[in-house]
Amino acid sequence: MASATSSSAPMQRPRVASITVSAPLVQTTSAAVSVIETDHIRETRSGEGHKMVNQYEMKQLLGKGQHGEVWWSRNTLTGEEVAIKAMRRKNPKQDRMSLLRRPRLPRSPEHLSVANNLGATEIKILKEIAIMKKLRHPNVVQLEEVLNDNLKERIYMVMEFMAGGEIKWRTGDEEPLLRVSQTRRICRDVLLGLEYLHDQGIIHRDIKPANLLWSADRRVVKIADFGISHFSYAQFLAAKGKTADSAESRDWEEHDKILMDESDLTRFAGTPTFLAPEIISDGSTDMSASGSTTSNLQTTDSTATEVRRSPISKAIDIWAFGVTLYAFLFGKLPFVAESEYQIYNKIKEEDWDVPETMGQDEVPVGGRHQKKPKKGLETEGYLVIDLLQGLLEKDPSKRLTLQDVKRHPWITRDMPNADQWLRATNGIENASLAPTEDETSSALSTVLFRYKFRNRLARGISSGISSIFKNIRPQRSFRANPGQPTQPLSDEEQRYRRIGTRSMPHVELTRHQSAVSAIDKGKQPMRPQASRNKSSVELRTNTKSLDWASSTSGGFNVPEVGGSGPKPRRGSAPGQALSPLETLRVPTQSSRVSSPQRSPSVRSPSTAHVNDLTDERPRSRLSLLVRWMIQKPASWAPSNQTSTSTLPSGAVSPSSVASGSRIPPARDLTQRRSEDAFNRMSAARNDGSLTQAMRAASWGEVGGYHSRPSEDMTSLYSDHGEDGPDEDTYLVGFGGVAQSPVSTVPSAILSTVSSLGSLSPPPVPLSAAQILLHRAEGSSSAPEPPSAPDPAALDAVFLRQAQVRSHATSPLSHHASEEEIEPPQSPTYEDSEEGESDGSGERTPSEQDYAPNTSVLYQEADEESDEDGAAPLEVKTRRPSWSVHSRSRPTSPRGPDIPPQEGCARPAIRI
Ligand SMILES: Nc1ncnc2c1ncn2[C@@H]1O[C@H](COP(=O)(O)OP(=O)(O)OP(=O)(O)O)[C@@H](O)[C@H]1O
Repeated sequence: MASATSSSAPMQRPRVASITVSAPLVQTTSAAVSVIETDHIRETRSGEGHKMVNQYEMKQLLGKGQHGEVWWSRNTLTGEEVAIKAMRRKNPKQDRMSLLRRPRLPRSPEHLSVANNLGATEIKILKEIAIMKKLRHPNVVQLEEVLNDNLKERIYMVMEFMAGGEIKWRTGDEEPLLRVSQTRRICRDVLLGLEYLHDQGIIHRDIKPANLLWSADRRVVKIADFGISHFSYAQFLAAKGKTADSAESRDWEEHDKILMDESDLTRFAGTPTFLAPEIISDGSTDMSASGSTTSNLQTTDSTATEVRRSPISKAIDIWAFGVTLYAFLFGKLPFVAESEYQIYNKIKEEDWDVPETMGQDEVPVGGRHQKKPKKGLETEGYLVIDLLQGLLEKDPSKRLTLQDVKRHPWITRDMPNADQWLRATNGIENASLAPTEDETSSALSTVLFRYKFRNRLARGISSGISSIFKNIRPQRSFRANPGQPTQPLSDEEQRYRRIGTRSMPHVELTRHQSAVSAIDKGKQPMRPQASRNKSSVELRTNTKSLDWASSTSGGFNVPEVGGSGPKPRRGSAPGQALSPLETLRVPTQSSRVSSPQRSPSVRSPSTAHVNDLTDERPRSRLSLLVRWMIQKPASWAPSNQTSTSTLPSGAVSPSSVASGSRIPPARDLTQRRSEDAFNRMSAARNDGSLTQAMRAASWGEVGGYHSRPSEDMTSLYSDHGEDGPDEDTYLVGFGGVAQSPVSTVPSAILSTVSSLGSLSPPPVPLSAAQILLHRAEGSSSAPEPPSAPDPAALDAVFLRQAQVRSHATSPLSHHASEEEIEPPQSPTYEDSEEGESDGSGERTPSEQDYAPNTSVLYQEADEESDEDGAAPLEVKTRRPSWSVHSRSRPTSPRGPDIPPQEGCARPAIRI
């Protein structure tokens, strides 16, 4: 990775407008799929009373799991249906529990793991996002966009919508619902998806029917729910033919601390009936004594030499796949009992049995133990048993591998050309993907970019640099393999390429729609008035038809991107990657008047600002200078401008500062929360994370499955010692891009000052140096901008947004939101939000099934659900308790083709 400081590109003054437009450009011009990241969320209501999150209308609750709610939603800009998973970023109860139950490692900060020091809930979400961002495969549910606004309670994951829903596999009478041939086809899809995951270094850890989703036409099955998945860097490197010592791997590791953190290897995660015996037996032989399935599983002694931990290897997914196959074929589970303890005992010690027939078509099985027939005379029953035997092998080292399974005669049975299938599916997708150095750091940027510096000067500079880098960083997840020739795109590929219209606030909808329709009619679309910069450009870049950029009429200026366009994407076609300077024009008036969007570029300086204002310690001269400059906003802005209306809503109004106003409490709290979290994380660099060798061992690659990584709890993050991060980490830790043009410290300082200046709404074409000089000379006002905006143009809507937004996370501010958001007309998003119900909203269980829900994801005790609210109809609630399920779902987004297995006549174990 090239260091940003080594770049010779001149540093240019960033502007808000230029910064906000750089990322969408990359998405559009990229040949590779991008997971869009949107850091501003606007919550409104649709005409139907549904909650809207930016352009997404959340129409109906699909499922409610431990980690959040999944909503059937519609992208009102494109009409595309999506699934949105809404997750609370904070759950104090869970976080406290997590802290209490973390492994008893030495208590010095150096030995605290990353995951145990950040809020457990947020870590889980970020980790799930980081993992999903890596994935692009026809048999894996695709993450399309992440909406992560620090001022909002929830993080939203926008995923492709699997309209067929989860695979139903049994009737109420515990008879199989799927035919044998259907099951086989499903298995092939799952195998391919699983193989891809493993090649990416990911153990799913929760393979089961409920996490296998049908496409609308039920031709494709995809793996979903990566809430407890685990990423193994060693396995990833092995799959890519790289070594842990390679420079690339070291760089990558620096960025990916949440994924690198392996403390969750110690966790007891998964659905009980699908847990592999090696998970259960490891360190948990006395489960009855504790009455808990988890307490014994993650304890370590203080010397960290006898860590009792579950040997997490990809073999656990194979086992779970075996249980799933069994369930599909026989309509029941192989290991069932009254209590979990008994289930675990059975899994560990008992053999499984089979009914006489399998599948809805009642194909004879021939018994659990059959004589081996002559070659070529194997019955389907025999082959199935043979396969199950290999999958449900209690010794993980003897269990079939995925390659074995793919080649198994039952899997390839009826295939016209099995060899061709094997060849065609042999790691094609895997070879085409390589991780970018910033792929997960962007997912984690809310945490990682605030690296803690002792030196305040460095903090000030880095904050500015951070803001620049964060915003000019190409936001993408994958790049094409440079060496790979460009191929014509398949339909599936096309779908991936087209994924993602960056989220934009719903307020834009009318304007954009009219623009689109104008284009459809061959007219030049109206230039947006008072638009949000990012959104307007996003739409243009994503639709490619809204050619505002090419407008030659006045009012558009050319944004600067700090001298650096997005990092060139490898593999993109020549001429595709237009630089922002070439393509993007942002309405001048808009950028000036209506920039309530809290772009990262604004956030960082404002962060510095907040810190400055709240920090009581002595300050350096530079920080005082910067502070003084901020506190004189009136001279930066046209005198007749209402600065609060033009500021990003999350930012601190210079005028409010000047007039002595305090920072909005919500902003302050949010800021502190994130910074605290990050500081704790950075303090944990020398924590007990595992070495690469140990991670490899966890995959059974070095030293077998039971290699214990307890001995070496050092060094993974110890490179920087007490002296702070090195150069690369400095940059990357701030969300930077390696090639970002930070050539000198002075230029970085200027950049910092300049970006602070950008807090002020009008993008005055004034260099930071000029401003500094001006200030130093004691001038009372900055040079006037060429044209001051008309205060009438200060959009009242955005002023209101800013006000609402400033209070969005404040417990005292609900009235502000309520003014804007009408009360729900029907069961809507808020109705089911966790913790917002008084409990009385729980549906009366008429005509409902009370089902013992063993679909429990036990991920330590910190996995307690935080939902208390009422759930709309047909909400699948997965909790370690009895749950209520409705038989029918009115206006189901799944469509009318849901098979009859929806209703269960009698209590049944839900998976
Ligand atoms: N992409 C999708 N398309 C359609 N439905 C989905 C999608 N993702 C999830 N669902 C539905 O939402 C339900 C809950 O989703 P998911 O399992 O991801 O949530 P969770 O909070 O992680 O639950 P769990 O407790 O199982 O971890 C699923 O069972 C599925 O029916």
